[in-house]
Amino acid sequence: MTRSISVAVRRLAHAEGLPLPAYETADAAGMDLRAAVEAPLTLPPGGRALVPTGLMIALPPGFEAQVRPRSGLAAKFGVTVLNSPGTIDADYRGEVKVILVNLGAEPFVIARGERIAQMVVAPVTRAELTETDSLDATARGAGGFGSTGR
Ligand SMILES: O=c1ccn([C@H]2C[C@H](O)[C@@H](COP(=O)(O)OP(=O)(O)OP(=O)(O)O)O2)c(=O)[nH]1
Ligand SMILES: [Mg+2]
Repeated sequence: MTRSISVAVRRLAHAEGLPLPAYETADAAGMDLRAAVEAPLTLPPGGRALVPTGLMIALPPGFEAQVRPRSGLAAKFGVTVLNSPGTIDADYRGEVKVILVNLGAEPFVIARGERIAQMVVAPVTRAELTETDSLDATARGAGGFGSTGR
């Protein structure tokens, strides 16, 4: 059973006329975010842009939102979220923006209202750090970065 929480959303003038983010299928984890650009925006190969969504949200404390790439844009065009997953903090009240990068070979044109990324709301666990001189031993130990083979 999927949990549901209520999240207040405020629309800025440049998002007028655009659909709100929505889950595209019955059990989708992410709601697609749309580009609130006034005019088409071209990302040259290797280029990046801070793309506005025209939306501000108020997540309840104890939750975050992750801005993740859409796999179709990544697979077909090499367009992805540069800081993936972007983190929207529960106390952030600014505009949600998407840092898109074009890792493909062709220019990528972002149209107004195009679905450019997806936002996943997730619970947050905060850690209380306890400083110590020794950590418990494990089979892995300090092995990492390919220590188990390719
Ligand atoms: O993809 C993103 C990532 C972040 N943000 C907003 C919401 C987030 O709460 C705030 C700060 O993000 P983050 O902590 O990742 O950035 P920072 O560089 O550490 O900035 P700050 O010093 O403001 O925390 O920016 C976005 O709109 N989109
Ligand atoms: Mg920060």
